[in-house]
Amino acid sequence: MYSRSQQLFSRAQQSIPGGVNSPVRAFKQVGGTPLFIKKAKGAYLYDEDGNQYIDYIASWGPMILGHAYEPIVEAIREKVYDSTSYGAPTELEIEMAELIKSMVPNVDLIRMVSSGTEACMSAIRLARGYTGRNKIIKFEGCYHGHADSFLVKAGSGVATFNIQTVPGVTAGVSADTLTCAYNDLAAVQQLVEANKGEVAAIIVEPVAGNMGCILPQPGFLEGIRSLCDAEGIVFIFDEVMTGFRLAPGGAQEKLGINADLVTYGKVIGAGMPVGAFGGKRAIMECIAPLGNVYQAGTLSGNPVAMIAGFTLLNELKAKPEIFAQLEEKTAYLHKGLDEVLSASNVEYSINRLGSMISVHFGKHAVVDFSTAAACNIEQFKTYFHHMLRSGIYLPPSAYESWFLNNALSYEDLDKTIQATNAFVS
Ligand SMILES: Cc1ncc(COP(=O)(O)O)c(C=O)c1O
Ligand SMILES: NCC(=O)CCC(=O)O
Repeated sequence: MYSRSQQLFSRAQQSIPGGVNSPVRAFKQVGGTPLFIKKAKGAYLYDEDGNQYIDYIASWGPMILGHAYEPIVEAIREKVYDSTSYGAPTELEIEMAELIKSMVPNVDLIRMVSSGTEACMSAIRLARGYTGRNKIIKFEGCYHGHADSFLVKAGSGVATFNIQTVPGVTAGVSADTLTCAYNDLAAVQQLVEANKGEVAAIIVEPVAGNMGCILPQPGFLEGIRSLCDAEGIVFIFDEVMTGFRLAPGGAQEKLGINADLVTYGKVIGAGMPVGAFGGKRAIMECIAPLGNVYQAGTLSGNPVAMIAGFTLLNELKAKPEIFAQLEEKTAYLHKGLDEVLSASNVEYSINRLGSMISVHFGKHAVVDFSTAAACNIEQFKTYFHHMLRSGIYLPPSAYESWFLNNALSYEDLDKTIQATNAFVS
């Protein structure tokens, strides 16, 4: 069933570290051979062995309308004939910035980059340059890309592989990253108090997706907002996953909280390598060439990537019913999974907001990294492989959110619920 993927994985390991270009693809927590994907269309992935899978990863978020969405494919096809890069400004970049601003009203200025990592890395440099302070606060189990400052108690692959300290990140850099538990407002307040006048930024995943899906408890983000206002700290929402997914205006709109800076990633390139950071004019004006906070990129605002993202965001703006449809589908899956799991003796809890969802194998509430880590990872592994054999592709780690796409049909969701039922019965 996986023989060609197995062959390709052996071959890949001869020339690519661990056979993969990003560690989370390696199936290291769940075991087995990563699937080598040949193509995808709509809600389905096809591997090199010809197996078809219902995809709940969606390229880790961006495939909101499904894979190879026709208008996006056409827009890219047309654009690419005009060259793949100029390294010079284009009208399309202005249109993209204007479109984002129209969907996220508190963004005054926005700068394009090429990944979520770059967006978050640039946002904290900017916050430091703006405030003249060095320290940042991030939350255990949150992942903001692989820039040095973020690889402290990070989620995603760092948590999956249980990497406590990342060799190569200097103690000096790590010392400026303060951490506390997600949803623990009192701990944030204490940390700020103990480092008064030294904290440049608090960066948060407004809905966490890198320790499984974890929701902000009521008052958590609101409390940080007030704290940042009182202490002159830049509040950064990392919306690399949530932006344009939870609502047209992302988590800011869905949760009704304004950040000072917001970062975006893969979603705004519809899966092409894009990221962006934006926000309040007074802060954004510190960026070069207006200010001296230097930040740059040869491929930033790349025309092919821009047209892909622009087409996706335009669709989302023009058809807000997509968000309701996605929400309904995810709620249907949530209800169905809940029914089959509650009828079994499996201990579980399901976290969901909008089209982000995950099943945690533990009956306690999962509200932060410790409670996520206290779940039954062995059971997740067995579940993952059972689902894979059933033609359902879940993230290969208990510390990743699932992402639904709007190409999923109710039959696909039923199949997912039935496969889960078969797992527990
Ligand atoms: C919330 C969040 N921030 C930042 C990143 C980093 O983005 P990239 O992998 O594009 O560098 C990711 C995931 O990749 C993410 O999930
Ligand atoms: N939660 C994991 C990601 O979103 C990124 C995937 C990767 O690092 O390859």
